[in-house]
Amino acid sequence: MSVALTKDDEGFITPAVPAASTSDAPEGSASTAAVPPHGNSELFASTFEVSVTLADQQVNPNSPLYSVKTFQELGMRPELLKGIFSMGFDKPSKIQEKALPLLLADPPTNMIGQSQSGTGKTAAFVLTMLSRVNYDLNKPQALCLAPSRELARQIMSVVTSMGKYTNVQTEYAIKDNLPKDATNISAQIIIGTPGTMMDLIRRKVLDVSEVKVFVLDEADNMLDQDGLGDQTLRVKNLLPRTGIQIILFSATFPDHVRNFASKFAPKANKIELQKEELSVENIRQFYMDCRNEEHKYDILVSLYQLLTIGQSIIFCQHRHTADRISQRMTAEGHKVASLHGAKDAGERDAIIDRFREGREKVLITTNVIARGIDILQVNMVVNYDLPLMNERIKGADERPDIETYIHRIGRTGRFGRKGISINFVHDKKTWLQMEQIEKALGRKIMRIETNDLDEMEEKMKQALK
Ligand SMILES: Nc1ncnc2c1ncn2[C@@H]1O[C@H](COP(=O)(O)OP(=O)(O)OP(=O)(O)O)[C@@H](O)[C@H]1O
Repeated sequence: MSVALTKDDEGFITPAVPAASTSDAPEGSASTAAVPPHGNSELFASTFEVSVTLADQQVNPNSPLYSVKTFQELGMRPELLKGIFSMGFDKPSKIQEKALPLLLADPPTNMIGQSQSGTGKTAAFVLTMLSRVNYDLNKPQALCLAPSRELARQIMSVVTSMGKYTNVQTEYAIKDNLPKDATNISAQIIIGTPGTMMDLIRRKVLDVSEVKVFVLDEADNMLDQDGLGDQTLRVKNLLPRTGIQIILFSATFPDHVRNFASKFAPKANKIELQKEELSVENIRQFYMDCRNEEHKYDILVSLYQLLTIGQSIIFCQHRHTADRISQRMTAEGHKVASLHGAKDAGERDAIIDRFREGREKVLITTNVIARGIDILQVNMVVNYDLPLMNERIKGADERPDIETYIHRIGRTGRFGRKGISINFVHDKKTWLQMEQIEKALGRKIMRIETNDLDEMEEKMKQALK
């Protein structure tokens, strides 16, 4: 990808071509390669979206985006093919090429599918749901669970874009979305989070007698006994015992979940990654040595210009850290937003929508959106705090949480684009935690000087080239 960057008066790098205004962005103006279904951000027209990368990557047999087949050969219905092409997808990615024929074969077989972040897993399961439902039957037939409302909403936007030439009807099972007195869902595809899905089924608002596809996105997270595992299992136990194709997808399947996944989706076809394939090459990983907690804040502020070249996501351990940083930066005149689970549903939706549209360029958040969120213009992720096991598992120690790290940095570098991640370390403990991440992933995390803005800028420029 050639990212045109120039220096501004203060020596910071900025995109060479000013981004078009939001309202002016012509439909599909961005990357001809992958027009996201969600909104037309000003940045889609910026120099960051260069389709050459995609074309190059899709002919490189070592890339997870490579495929020998075409969508036509994968046996899709014509109206779905039309939907796929209208989204700018020319060729399937590796996971789509491998998974779709198995997912669409009859009789339906369960699937446990793994592929790196940003390589197109969503399309694989969305196309399966859209292929399997009977549009003449006004009853729920495919359920899809995701770990956050933000991800459920994003998956829905893919369903509506891909299914726009079908008569599909969809409904959410997320908090505060349905009217309280809703009595009967007749939509065919339901997407939501496990607690609300369970509630709707129990209250018989959602009749599951005709359900034939059950999808878990971010499946390792959805099945983890220390996380959403209980609720997900309860939803499954409310479904008919037989005749349901169970589809599990994630970029990570740690060993302790793998066994459970095989029981949850018995006799599944499996597509697995080797440990050394887990993170994608196009995300360049850096770290910065900060003197202490306060210095982390100062460094973040000094990075602001770089963070706003494209868009950035800053991950913190605690909600209150996210709020505090965002309040301080805002008070100092920077434009940032914060998003976490303590905010109410409407507020969360508004914040992520504004970020998607490029109205805010810096989003300060917690693990709530570490997984799945697909915003192509995000070219930088900062781990203000490294992810630790004890945030996810009660009583666990302070080992780094490798899976969450992989998902967090995977918010950049989507579908072959270049991205940068920066870890802040500020003492021996955090340095050792980062070293463990480096070892686990088998990839070098490069140091960037905190006091040399020129070097920082140069390294980042190189990484985004
Ligand atoms: N065949 C394709 N051609 C072009 N773009 C594609 C294709 N398939 C998917 N994309 C785009 O690639 C991006 C990443 O896809 P997706 O969100 O499905 O990744 P993922 O594998 O689910 O990632 P994660 O593990 O982070 O959830 C999306 O913007 C999507 O529109």
